[in-house]
Amino acid sequence: MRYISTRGQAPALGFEDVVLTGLASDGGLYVPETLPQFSAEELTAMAGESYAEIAFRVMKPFVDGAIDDETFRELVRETYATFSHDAVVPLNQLDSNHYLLELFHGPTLAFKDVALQLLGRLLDHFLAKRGERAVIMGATSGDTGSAAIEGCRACDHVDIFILHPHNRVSEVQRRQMTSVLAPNVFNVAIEGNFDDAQAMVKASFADQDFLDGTRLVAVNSINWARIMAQTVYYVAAGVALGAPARQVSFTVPSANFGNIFAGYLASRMGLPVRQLVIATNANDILHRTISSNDFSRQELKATLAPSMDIVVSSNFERLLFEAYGRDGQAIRELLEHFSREPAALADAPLARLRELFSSHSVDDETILEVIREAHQRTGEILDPHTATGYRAAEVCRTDTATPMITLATAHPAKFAEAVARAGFAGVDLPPHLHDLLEREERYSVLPAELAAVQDFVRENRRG
Ligand SMILES: Cc1ncc(COP(=O)(O)O)c(C=O)c1O
Ligand SMILES: N[C@@H](CCOP(=O)(O)O)C(=O)O
Repeated sequence: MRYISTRGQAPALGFEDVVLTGLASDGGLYVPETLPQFSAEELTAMAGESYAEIAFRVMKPFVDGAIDDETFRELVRETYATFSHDAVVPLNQLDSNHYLLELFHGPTLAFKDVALQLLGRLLDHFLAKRGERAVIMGATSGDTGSAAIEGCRACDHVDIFILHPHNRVSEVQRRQMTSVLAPNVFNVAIEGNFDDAQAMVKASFADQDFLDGTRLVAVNSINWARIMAQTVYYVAAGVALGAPARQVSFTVPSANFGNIFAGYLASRMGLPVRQLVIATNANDILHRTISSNDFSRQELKATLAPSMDIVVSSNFERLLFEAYGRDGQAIRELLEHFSREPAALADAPLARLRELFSSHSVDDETILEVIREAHQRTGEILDPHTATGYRAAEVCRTDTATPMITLATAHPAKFAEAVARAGFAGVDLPPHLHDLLEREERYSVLPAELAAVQDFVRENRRG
């Protein structure tokens, strides 16, 4: 399996190299040159298998021998043994045909653990084999950061630098990152927003001279391995509800678009998906693009679903690449236009996207209303991100005969302030985090300036 860039100008890479990198050298994102196809028999055979076994089977074609089967199977088994639920990502039936896919049973209580527990192990495996060290730089609006730190804190071969927007993540999110005092973990609170942090990480990939030759690796969903691992739970949930004999639909709280793009890939690999619903908070660029072809930036708004406070959505580029028939030049031109002024998609690609995708945007007031309403109807307390999905699923669903699976992307205790505003104070953190609010914290506050961040990384990295 080779991986090619969405901008068509960077060299193709194999799996090991694609995991050990970030952006492609032409500024694009890596995608597989061809997608594996799962036959109806293969999908049917996955139903009833453990999550780890489904994960092994779905990811094996992407790994393509870069790790021998026995070792990879063991890495995957270890990865999902860190989850607190036996089913890893249990399906919770809300009503006759609407399900929540609970993705928050990993160590840091958000869907990011599914991929980042694996990525940490893959990085250690490949770096140990090469006898190399690496620097990781990641940007977070709150959840990727803690999941990446948790996934890499024990990695012998990496130093990890996570940039979060100062005072714009929840207290639990911040403490989950800043209370990890391992010598290879560095938290930086940026005086800016997530987009500023992500732009600095991307700029660092574009010009790595500041690291004097040390390898720079991404943990954000620009790293292909993140998408690969997220594809698994779409397949697992689909086959559990009767695919491939029947279709399934998914609604995904979305921002950087890595999660729902993984669902799109699952559909391209043979899972019969009827609808993919994009749920956004008030930062609604994805919704505006799909619903009214308005691909333009607006000022970032701070919302009750802060992990989705993102304007420039990295992985949308991967979807555009597919919608434009894998034409790297068209993607370069479109994104160059978008970086300067409001843009629009061409008619044919937009029509292709609308065959599968629909979208809805949910403001803060509605998030609170949905948390209350869902609790009354189902007994569940949703986190504010999942609440956007719950409402979007109801609004966008085209038929009730197809099971609708809404992705529950975080545990409500991570967003205690928002959940309390909806009337549910005191949602408990799980036992392993019971003393989180008393733990010592360590982080540095820096201006949103590339040179300041790069100096910090250069001065603190250990190898
Ligand atoms: C809890 C939560 N829900 C939803 C999202 C959106 O996911 P994505 O960025 O993959 O679209 C994020 C982070 O991005 C998140 O942390
Ligand atoms: N919501 C994310 C933002 C980064 O997204 P990623 O999937 O590209 O890592 C976060 O919690 O940090």
